Amino acid sequence: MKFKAPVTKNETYDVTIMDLTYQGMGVAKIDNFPIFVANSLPGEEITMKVTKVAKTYAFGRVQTWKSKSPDRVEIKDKQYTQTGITPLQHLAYPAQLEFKQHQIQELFYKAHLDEVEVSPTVGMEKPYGYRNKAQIPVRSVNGQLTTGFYRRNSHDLVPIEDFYIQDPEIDKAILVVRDILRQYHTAPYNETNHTGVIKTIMVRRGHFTHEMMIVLITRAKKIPMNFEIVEEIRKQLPEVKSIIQNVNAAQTNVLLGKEEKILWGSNVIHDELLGLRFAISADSFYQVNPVQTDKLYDLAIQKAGLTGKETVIDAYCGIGTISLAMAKHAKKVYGVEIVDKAIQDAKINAKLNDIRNVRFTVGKAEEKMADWQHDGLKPDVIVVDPPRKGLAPEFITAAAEMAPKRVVYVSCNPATLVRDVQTFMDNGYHVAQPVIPLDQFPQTPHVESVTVLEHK
Ligand SMILES: C[S@@+](CC[C@H](N)C(=O)[O-])C[C@H]1O[C@@H](n2cnc3c(N)ncnc32)[C@H](O)[C@@H]1O
Repeated sequence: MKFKAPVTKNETYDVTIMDLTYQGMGVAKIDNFPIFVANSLPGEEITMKVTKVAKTYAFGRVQTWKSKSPDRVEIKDKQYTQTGITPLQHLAYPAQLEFKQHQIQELFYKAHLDEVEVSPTVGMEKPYGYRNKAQIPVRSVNGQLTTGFYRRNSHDLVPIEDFYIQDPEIDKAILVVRDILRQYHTAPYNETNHTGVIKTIMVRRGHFTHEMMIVLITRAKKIPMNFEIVEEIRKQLPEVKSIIQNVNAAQTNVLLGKEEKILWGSNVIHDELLGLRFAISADSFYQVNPVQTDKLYDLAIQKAGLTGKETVIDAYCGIGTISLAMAKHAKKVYGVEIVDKAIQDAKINAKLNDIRNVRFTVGKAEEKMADWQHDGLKPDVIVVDPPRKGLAPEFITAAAEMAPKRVVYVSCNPATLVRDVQTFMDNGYHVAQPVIPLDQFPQTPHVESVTVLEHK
């Protein structure tokens, strides 16, 4: 018999929100059928309209609140709820920190790893204006080149000038560049027809150095009047040290293309972390919350328990930030990273800081581990900081066979963390101390954490 959902599209229902998903959506249930409702919080009684019905779930939109959560923060500017750039902004910050702690704890419970404890989340004093990087789509709105962000589940641009979680100097720079592009009649990208010149403005700013990089991501190879545009950017934004054009002619959601032209200045900017200086390219990974990154790396170093005698592997090392921070406390550090450009930056960074006991290699961490193991490398500590998909199983096998005393796992995705911890446990490791969540992404549901695994 065909299953019939207990709700109908465009009908309204009175419900009580029971839970909050990992994406920050409220969850209501009718006859055990889950309905996900943005901008609603556990305990709230609402009237909602069903906007979409799928086989096993539906989406709804709040129409009115009958009661509100004591943890609710009212959002005055509707562009934040329209776009979802800050999906947890309606939740008070202390409750956001608890939500992140519980999220990790729940995932360990669900995996029957009840023995793993999770500490309270390390938060930020000012949980806004923190992002050191922005990637802002440029489109035409009412016939005018406009910057902002996409309306939820669409590619319609909502004009935004204050992005709330970005460094305010970056917000200002975006407006300056937007106005210069308007002045020189640069054609904004049209996604439907795949026409126009400028797709995205990317800005990076060194939190400690105040060096700024502007990347103009274009569909077209040529930016008409590019010389004048560059001169104007330099004149109006004295912090700018690097202006780059990145050509991405493909019709894709991938942001950066392969072709990069330096329009003016350097190909990198610099920033400082834990007293070290780093060169950062347009396409290198660099943590987006510098205030919390200092705490994150400090924690990782502390948890590695280094005495100056250890051999350390830093897998997924990016531009070498953790490797170089650990090098001061270890005998030798080996870093591996898949992006060639990031390793070039890592090598420059070692020189910049006059650090000689690190060796950086380009490659897949899982393959390089097998090579190192084959060559007889015996690390005392392995640090991993993988992307959201976590570690490859062969990485964990190779790591366990090298038998380091300790593995420090920096994770940006608790689901893959729990999966990988389980595999480490199957290979003779245990979680030695409570997992520490650290809020790298306030106002969003993203969760970063540090876990220490030790050989039994
Ligand atoms: C979360 S970032 C961490 C970077 C660095 N530890 C930091 O804090 O700046 C993950 C890094 O893993 C790299 N990466 C992704 N897949 C990889 C793989 N299979 N092997 C090695 N590195 C990889 C990415 O390019 C990225 O630089």
